[in-house]
Amino acid sequence: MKMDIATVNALPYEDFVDILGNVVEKCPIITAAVWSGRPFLSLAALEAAISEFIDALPESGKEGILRCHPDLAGRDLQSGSLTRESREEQAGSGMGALNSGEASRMARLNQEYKERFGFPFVICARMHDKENILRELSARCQNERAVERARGIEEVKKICHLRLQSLVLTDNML
Ligand SMILES: NC(=O)N[C@H]1NC(=O)NC1=O
Repeated sequence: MKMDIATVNALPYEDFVDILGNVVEKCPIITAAVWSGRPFLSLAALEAAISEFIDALPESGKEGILRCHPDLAGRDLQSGSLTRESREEQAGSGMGALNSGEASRMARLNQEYKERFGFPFVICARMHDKENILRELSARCQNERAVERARGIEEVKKICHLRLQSLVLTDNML
């Protein structure tokens, strides 16, 4: 059941982090930090607080967020150790159903990307299908590091937007 923003605002930090701690993949510290900004007037205000926290990090912190993301169709998917959110997102975009050619292309390009940039390729899987993801991965391997750091963070925010929407009603209050 989705909560309204008043319910979110009333949560003690333990529950706030339990429920919303993975809106940025494996980065509950972000959720825990923005709890201080309650009460949020709307879901959009909560999302903005998360976004501002991320933007205020040094570049190393932004890269750290990217490094907390599992590869698409990578070893965590193979071993069944993805977070629930990531598993659903990857399944929805066909990452669990690649043919052998697509799987080896994905593995090779993910590796190339990581070697070039030192962080993984991140894209909002819910907004793409597998052909699209492979095309983007291949194209983005050609970018500069700073461009990719910023692109990856944009994608983190899109993923966060959709995860928040699945947990919190969008109505305003107060
Ligand atoms: N690497 C990467 O993009 N991972 C992710 N993307 C997404 O939508 N969910 C993820 O876990």
